[in-house]
Amino acid sequence: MKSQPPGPGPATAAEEAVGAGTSAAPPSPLRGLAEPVRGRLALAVGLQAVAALAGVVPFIAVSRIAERLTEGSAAEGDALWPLVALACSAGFAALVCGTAAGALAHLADNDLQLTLRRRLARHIGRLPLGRLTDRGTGEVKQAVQDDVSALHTLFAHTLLDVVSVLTAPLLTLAYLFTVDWRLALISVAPLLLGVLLFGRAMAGAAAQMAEFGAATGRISAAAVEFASGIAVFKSFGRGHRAHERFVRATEGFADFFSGWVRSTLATSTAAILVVAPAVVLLLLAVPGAVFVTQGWMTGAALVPFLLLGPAVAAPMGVVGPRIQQIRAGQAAAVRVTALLDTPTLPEPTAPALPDGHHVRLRAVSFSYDGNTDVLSGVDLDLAPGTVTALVGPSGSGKSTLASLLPRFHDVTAGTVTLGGADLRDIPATELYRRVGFVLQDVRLLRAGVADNIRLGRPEATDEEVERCARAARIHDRITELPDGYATELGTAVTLSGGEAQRLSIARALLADAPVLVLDEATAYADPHSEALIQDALSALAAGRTLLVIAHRLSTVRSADRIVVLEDGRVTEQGRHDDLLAAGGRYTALWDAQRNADPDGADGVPDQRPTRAGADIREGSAR
Ligand SMILES: Nc1ncnc2c1ncn2[C@@H]1O[C@H](COP(=O)(O)OP(=O)(O)OP(=O)(O)O)[C@@H](O)[C@H]1O
Repeated sequence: MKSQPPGPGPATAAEEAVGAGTSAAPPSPLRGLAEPVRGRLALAVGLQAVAALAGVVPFIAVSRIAERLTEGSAAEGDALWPLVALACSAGFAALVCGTAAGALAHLADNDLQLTLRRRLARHIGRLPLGRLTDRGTGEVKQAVQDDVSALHTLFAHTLLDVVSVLTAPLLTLAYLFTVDWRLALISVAPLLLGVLLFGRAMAGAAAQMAEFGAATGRISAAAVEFASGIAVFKSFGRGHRAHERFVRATEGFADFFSGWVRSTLATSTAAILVVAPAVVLLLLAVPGAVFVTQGWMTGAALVPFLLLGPAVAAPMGVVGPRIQQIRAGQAAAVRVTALLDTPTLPEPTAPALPDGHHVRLRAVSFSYDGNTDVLSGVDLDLAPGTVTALVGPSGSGKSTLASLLPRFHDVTAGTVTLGGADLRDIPATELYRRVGFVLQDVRLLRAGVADNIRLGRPEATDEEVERCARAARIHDRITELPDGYATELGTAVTLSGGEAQRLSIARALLADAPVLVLDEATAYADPHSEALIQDALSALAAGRTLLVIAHRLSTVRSADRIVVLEDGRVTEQGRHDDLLAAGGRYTALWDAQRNADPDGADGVPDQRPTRAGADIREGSAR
């Protein structure tokens, strides 16, 4: 979840601030998510605390034995056996309790993961489609996989580790105080010094973190640009240009990070050094030797300090990675909770079924952010069996308007009705049986060709699947695949963009929704592919109510109605010839496209050797 350049070992202050700064999330989402397994986790924590304390007892027993052996007589040797027994039983208890705590935490975490993943899957399934298409699959994958794994690390491992590193030193210290309070105080010194130095190394981490975030952001942006632009740059013989910005961004990051590491190097190295076992031993051995030689304590009393002293400061050595894991867990909990809190598509309280397939938009406004309207006061009628084309400049709201029909989003004001029923009152399954969509960005499942086509109607027969594939002009290509209709997609076989589009058209044909939203593809690989797709679309359009997002005006010239959108408002609507005669915005758009592509905007069907450019309406009439 963070990127770090390889750095010198003691660069921990910077590294740990990175982990600590990944999120300043409050812990409450974490508690909320853990609620169902809280009891078991608490029991695991208790057992782990017992295990940690019991784990110290053998060391105490050994130091007591050492004391007695160095001080005692042979008769006292017999008194050693109870200590040996105590050491063995405490060690055994530590083992049993530790194992039980680990098993309990893992079982609780396993249930938590299952519950969380089920909740996420159920919730994501009920989210508005627009929420999923806007944010893409990355967010879902992160929540379901990465974030749930981060929570596993936290609940099944870190939690128990933290209990151990906090409880064991407490008992150790308490025991050392009973042996000699002066040397016990000295044994605390490395810990205090470590905390002080670590705190100094972390000073200013917030500002550095902000720069760290900005620098990694610049690398990510440059990496995306690099990946998507490399082919273009290379094709113009300027391959080196593509990575210039990326290299600059990574160099900038390396400079910043090494500067940060350099500025904290001395203090973070010192922090690590003062808590290192060898250093702690030295720090205790020297004053201890003085105490013994001065007769302030016995040599035997020094033994527990040499055995147990390094354990007092030990937590400092592992505090950084644990803080990182806790922060990562908190950040994951915040993301998972946010996803679970995203409002789902409200199911109607009083469901209504459409009577017919007339689509009406009345005074429709829509805003993505709740502030700026992307659509304002749109009135539109899609009569059954007609083709309506949405045209307009980029960003005018065409896709947004079209996305309201399959309820990717709900309107912010106004109504969209289908057969007289408000879309919000139609149960989702009923709506999707009536409103289909074919988008430019075709998503095929990692499944057989036939299963991909059957998606909208799983019970369809093989004959029906083949009939739709033929109509969508993809049957011939399917028969060429190694296993025909049974061929698994996405493994050995990948379809071209045009083929995938025709497959998605076959899918829509089989689903047979009477109302269809179609995002016309902006580019086809070649005239042959374009002609096939246009034929497939024509088959799809026949007899349906069609709303087409038209990127090329030539393809929708004979639509029943062309609607011109500008800044989210309908500024013109009518048939092609009428709109041209009116000499308004449509004429300007038409002229602009004709000038930009003289072959593509006017008379396309007649001028190409294939049916490339034949418009949907002509096709539907055939
Ligand atoms: N998911 C979204 N979140 C926020 N704003 C969005 C989102 N999708 C689109 N917009 C904004 O809404 C406005 C209309 O976008 P839309 O994609 O509907 O226009 P368009 O006419 O289809 O454009 P194009 O022809 O380029 O596809 C634009 O300003 C766009 O930036």
